[in-house]
Amino acid sequence: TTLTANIAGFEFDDILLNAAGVYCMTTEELDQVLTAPGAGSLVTKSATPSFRAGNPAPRFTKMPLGSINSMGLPNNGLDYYLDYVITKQAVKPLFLSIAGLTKTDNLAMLHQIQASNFNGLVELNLSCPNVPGKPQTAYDFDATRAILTEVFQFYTKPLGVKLPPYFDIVHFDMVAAVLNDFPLAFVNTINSIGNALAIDPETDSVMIAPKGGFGGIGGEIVKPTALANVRALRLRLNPAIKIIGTGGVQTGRDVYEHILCGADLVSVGTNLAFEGPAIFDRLKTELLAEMAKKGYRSLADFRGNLQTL
Ligand SMILES: O=C(O)c1[nH]c(=O)[nH]c(=O)c1I
Repeated sequence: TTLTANIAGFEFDDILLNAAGVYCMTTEELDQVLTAPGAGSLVTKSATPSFRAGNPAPRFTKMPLGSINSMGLPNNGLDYYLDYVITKQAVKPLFLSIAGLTKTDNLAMLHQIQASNFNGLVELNLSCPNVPGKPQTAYDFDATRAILTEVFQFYTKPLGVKLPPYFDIVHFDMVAAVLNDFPLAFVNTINSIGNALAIDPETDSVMIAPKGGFGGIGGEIVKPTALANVRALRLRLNPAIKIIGTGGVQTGRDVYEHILCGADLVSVGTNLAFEGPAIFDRLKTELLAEMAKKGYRSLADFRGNLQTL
């Protein structure tokens, strides 16, 4: 049984990786994902041009059926992560995530990456929900078209975008109409469901400090939305644009369902934060068992084969 995928000519021997933001702030964390059995790649914490402290703590916490976070884009700066992926890229194909606070910052980072020895894939994060005063770019279809137009005038290495969840069929149509106009290697969907609220029953208080307690949610609670976004985009996007499915993965059956909806790779956030990198081998074992039960020997046997009634 093979668990392979190909994005922009990069062959992945395993299809699981971390979701940006989880287990990827430091080189120590990144090394744990790099060497984890069952993990086929990794993505770095979304980078800004220089170090950011991010929002005040508590800024990530467990809640019933998942997690809530308002990290505020803390990161060690682009150079830190660019050096890491260049050093390690011979091991396996790697993803470098960037999330500039302005179009200028994103373009400057991409010029630097274009000129560097990085030979992997960039994930342009257009969906951070937690920077006060900054909207999620990918909820503005004109802004999304504008930045991709400028990016592809000079950036020639493989690039994809990290998308927020959409909740309206017409919005699936509109974002796909934008993305299909560009030579994207992939989209990663979904990012957390932004600006939710969780209440501590002991204290009648919000659970995280930033933004009056508002934060992005992930984990089991977001799986139906995640599967819908993977499926909707698979049905609408040019087949050359591959899909990384993210959201609500805690079992091999969840991985299987992302693939059934059309995912090529599957990333794990909340439950990786809770369980640690050992989750990758568990998910791989459970996925193989699910495939064996169905008589499938490769992901191509069932990828995108969700049945309708
Ligand atoms: O608060 C964050 O750092 C954060 N948190 C998220 O849930 N998604 C994101 O893309 C980001 I950049």
